[in-house]
Amino acid sequence: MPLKFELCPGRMIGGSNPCFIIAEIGQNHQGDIEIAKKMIKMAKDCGADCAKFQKSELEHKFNKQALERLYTSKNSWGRTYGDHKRHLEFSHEQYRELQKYAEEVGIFFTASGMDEMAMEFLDEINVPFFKVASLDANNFPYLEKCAKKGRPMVVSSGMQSMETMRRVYQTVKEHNPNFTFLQCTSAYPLDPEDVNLRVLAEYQKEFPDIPIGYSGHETGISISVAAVAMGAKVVERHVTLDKKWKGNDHEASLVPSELTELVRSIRLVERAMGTGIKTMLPCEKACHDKLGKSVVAKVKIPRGTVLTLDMLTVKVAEPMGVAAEDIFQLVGKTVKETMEEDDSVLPEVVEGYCKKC
Ligand SMILES: CC(=O)N[C@H](C=O)[C@@H](O)[C@H](O)[C@H](O)COP(=O)(O)O
Ligand SMILES: C=C(OP(=O)(O)O)C(=O)O
Repeated sequence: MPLKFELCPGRMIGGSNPCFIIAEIGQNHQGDIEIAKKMIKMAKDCGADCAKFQKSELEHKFNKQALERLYTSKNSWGRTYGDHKRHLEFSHEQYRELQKYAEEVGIFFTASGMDEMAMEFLDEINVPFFKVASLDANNFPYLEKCAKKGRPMVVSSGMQSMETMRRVYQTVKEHNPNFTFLQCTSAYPLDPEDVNLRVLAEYQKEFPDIPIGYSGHETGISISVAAVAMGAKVVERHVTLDKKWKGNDHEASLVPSELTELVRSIRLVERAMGTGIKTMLPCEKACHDKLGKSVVAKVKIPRGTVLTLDMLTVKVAEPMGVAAEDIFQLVGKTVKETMEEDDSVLPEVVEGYCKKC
């Protein structure tokens, strides 16, 4: 079954399609719609495929006590966690405005629905795909409802186990073939030792019929680029306009110059991935002509001699003789012409030498 699918209208992911790069604006907009728009434009200018937000209906995402607890962190926008989150939450109307703006700018727009009601709203405004945030990856009623909507899904897997992800796979697959799993570790910023890129390979083994991707919370771009070399077909990274701004995610976010470099590096690595077929390529001919080694006479070899290995050696030779890898095939064959020491051993002077035998 398909290892690729259409994630957004006209944009396939998986297989040999370019990695889909999601600029996660999340809540780095500081609750300011003008900053949010600047960030959408920035994502587009830097070459990302998609600008993503986080939509919550707070009373559905959190219980009362969670909203009422004091939030005294330096990242807090309010006295309680609820006040903090309300400050950062855009209204439905604002979401529509942002969606329209993204369309004008020419970048795909979506959000993670952080609870069922938010997901229903995103369905209503017709986002191209659902992002399931890590915190909902073990929320099976949510996953089932989400999958039944029929939109493609990008499911992140921070804080989860392989056992849970197997269940997620079964649950989603039953209703929806078009989904991808992102390897993710939910720590901000994430230490390299906790990234666990090898999970990408494990996911691909466990779930061979879906594309695999990576959602990173580390600093810098190298690890995300490495994820692409390991087969990530979707990469998501938080973005910011200033890493010093107030908020939990800025430090692990990319500024515009880093996002630009991430996109450039991913595209470069994609070009470098190749077919996996090992053969001498046309671009290597010049090097081979100049420095490829071939068989040379180690001593003078009179005409009619039956070759032994100690008569032969391997050098960069002019003209190029029998290919170095064929030296053992010459043993036991008779030479038709006398060769001086250091002469190239040419195929035509060896009786019965043939390249393919
Ligand atoms: C797990 C998860 O949802 N993580 C999200 C995505 O990566 C984050 O953006 C959180 O919303 C953010 O770190 C929360 O910060 P605070 O608690 O200060 O609002
Ligand atoms: C939390 C989110 O993402 P991730 O789990 O990939 O970090 C999100 O998309 O809101």
